[in-house]
Amino acid sequence: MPWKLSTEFTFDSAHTIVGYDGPCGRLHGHTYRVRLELQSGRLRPSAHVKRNIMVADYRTLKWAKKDVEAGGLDHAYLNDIAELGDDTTAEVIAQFIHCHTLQRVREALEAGDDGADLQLKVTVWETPDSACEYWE
Ligand SMILES: Nc1nc2c(c(=O)[nH]1)N=C([C@H](O)[C@H](O)COP(=O)(O)OP(=O)(O)OP(=O)(O)O)CN2
Ligand SMILES: [Zn+2]
Repeated sequence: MPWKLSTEFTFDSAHTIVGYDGPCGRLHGHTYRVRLELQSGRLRPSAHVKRNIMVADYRTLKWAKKDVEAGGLDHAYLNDIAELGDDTTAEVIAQFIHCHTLQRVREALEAGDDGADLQLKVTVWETPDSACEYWE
């Protein structure tokens, strides 16, 4: 893959790992750090520029840093998000961000472009020293 785009951002959210026999089973919060790495075999246009000069627009990738009321994950109670429910581990959050990021990137593709060359890896740090990577 000739290009690998990466970007990092944080969001602040609360969660509970329901059924966890320990402190993580109680309501608490983290400043989550997210790293997205998107590999691509070609360059594409974006909603903001029509020439083929981007793997994907950083603005498309960074949706999760928005406020939860604007469709992101910032200042959320993560257990309220139906797809996460009671299982708000870094593993499940990374898979969720992977799914929704690829969906948004694919929605931005031009007609006839299936995005088959795109490969995404998501890393979620729940604390500065504990992270989970997810890719397919
Ligand atoms: N595999 C996973 N294990 C744990 C997760 C997880 O998402 N995946 N999450 C937690 C808790 O959410 C907890 O908040 C984080 O735990 P921990 O690393 O212990 O956090 P601390 O920084 O507070 O660690 P200390 O060493 O106690 O300071 C637990 N496990
Ligand atoms: Zn936690």
